[in-house]
Amino acid sequence: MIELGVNIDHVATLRQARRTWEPDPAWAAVEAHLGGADGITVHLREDRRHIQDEDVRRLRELTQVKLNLEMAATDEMVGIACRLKPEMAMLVPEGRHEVTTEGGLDVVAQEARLTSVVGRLADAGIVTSVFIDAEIAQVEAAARIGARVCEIHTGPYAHAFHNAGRDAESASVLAEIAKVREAGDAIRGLGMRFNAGHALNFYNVQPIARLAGVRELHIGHAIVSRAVFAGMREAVREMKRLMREAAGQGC
Ligand SMILES: CC(=O)[C@@H](O)[C@H](O)COP(=O)(O)O
Ligand SMILES: NCC(=O)COP(=O)(O)O
Repeated sequence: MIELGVNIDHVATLRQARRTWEPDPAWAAVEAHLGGADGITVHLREDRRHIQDEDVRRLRELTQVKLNLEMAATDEMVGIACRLKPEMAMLVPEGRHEVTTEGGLDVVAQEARLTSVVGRLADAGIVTSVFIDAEIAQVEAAARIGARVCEIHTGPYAHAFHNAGRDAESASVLAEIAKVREAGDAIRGLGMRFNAGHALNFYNVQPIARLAGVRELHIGHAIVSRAVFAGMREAVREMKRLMREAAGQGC
């Protein structure tokens, strides 16, 4: 069954705009769960621009679904993960000036260091995922460092979809889908879990949800945006309906 991890960073973005206490990401997590989320994702950025340490601590206490902690592969973040023990830690690249994550982690370029990070997380009982571009060399390096999960960066696909006027059959979109599919096949062939995410929304999610063997999609900005008008439960419910319809799994 394909699963939905709801990223609630942007609930914290809104709160941090006023440095106040609302809206509460923990409340958003409960609402997302009630709407059918299978997991909650947060990115604790080194600059703490949205999610704060205290949010992750409260989410760890409150959430009844899997917690996926996105983080840079730094000693500070590994220490936080080892204390809080999310079910999964996803290693992502971070740029101080980026608006959101711009590309996948270059696993090939830092295999030795990342092997040690994955080992420390595994010793704490945490499954490591890596957020990578749809490139076979990165998938193979992910397997070598001991990652159990790869999340394929769907940003380039989403970008192509948007630029093609949401034409899922256009050549540029089909080319991006083929890259994600090939990376997914390689991930599964190497015995890892195939996840995908970034910039997926209510219009572009179905071709990705339809891919063979994709286990989990992580979606944030589009769901939080829809939730502003429709409510979190309804936004999650609708996203999950679209995913399951595409995956041929019903609701
Ligand atoms: C790794 C990824 O694709 C996104 O989850 C992103 O890291 C979310 O972080 P921001 O909400 O800060 O963009
Ligand atoms: N890892 C991707 C994620 O958690 C959500 O990204 P987005 O939907 O906010 O772009």
